[in-house]
Amino acid sequence: MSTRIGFLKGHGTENDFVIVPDPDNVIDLPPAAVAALCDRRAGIGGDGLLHVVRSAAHPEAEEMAAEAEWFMDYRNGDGSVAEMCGNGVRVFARYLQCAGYTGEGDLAVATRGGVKTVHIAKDGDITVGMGKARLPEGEVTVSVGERSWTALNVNMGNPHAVAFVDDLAHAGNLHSPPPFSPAGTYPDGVNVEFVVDRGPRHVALRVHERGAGETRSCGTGACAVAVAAARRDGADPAVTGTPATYTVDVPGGTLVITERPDGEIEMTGPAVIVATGEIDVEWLESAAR
Ligand SMILES: N[C@@H](CCC[C@H](N)C(=O)O)C(=O)O
Repeated sequence: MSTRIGFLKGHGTENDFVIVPDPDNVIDLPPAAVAALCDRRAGIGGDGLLHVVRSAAHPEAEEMAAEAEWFMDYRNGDGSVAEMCGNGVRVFARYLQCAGYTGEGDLAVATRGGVKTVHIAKDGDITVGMGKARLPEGEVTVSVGERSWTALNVNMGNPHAVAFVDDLAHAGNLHSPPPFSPAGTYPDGVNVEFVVDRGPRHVALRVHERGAGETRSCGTGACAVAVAAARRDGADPAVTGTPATYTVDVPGGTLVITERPDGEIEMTGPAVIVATGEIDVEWLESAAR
């Protein structure tokens, strides 16, 4: 009988994750193992992986341990590391609730993008304090086929480029990352959101995620889009003194984003655990070779 590692599968607006609980940080998860687990045909399948570790047990999080007991060690589906995942942190909290580590109410979660406060509501939705957006300067142009658009840089802990388009179909098949000019603008990669208007303070997006390809949702991306839309609409809360709330439709559901005059952003949406199972360690070791 080979050794087994417990896992769960979950999603937030269909941005889906393999969840690997590992409180003491004893499971070795090199990039190739993460990519094998996230493989949709030969593995479990997921846009990313949530490695659930006690902050005190992880060298990247031990400094946050006094504030947040748990660290979301987030990996993209290709095995790369990312600073933050907005849908992932809600699913991470849902796992902690299902496992009995936390109940309804507030919870602090350590991430590479800092400590985030998560609120698990009675009605089932989960709200995350996403912190403030940064808007790095510089004009960039993103192209798909013969069309091109100016994109706004928005950093939500991780990098995003937001382009407003007339039709989401103009984003094409998004099988590969769309090119930017100037070339080499994002040496570490970028998440790209294509956005259309659906109504007052209501937009819809498609996204190409760094390290995952086109996904059904991106939480940090939805926040970046709400920030970009508020600037475009003359509704920047720092200028108007009034919070701006945007409904952001993603292919896998809907997220609600509010930015306050102090710049703090909150995102609310669902988080669901759909399955539990066991990973065969022998398979994982050979798949990761
Ligand atoms: N899906 C996530 C973002 C995950 C990280 C991203 N692909 C990156 O590399 O920055 C979200 O919900 O925010």
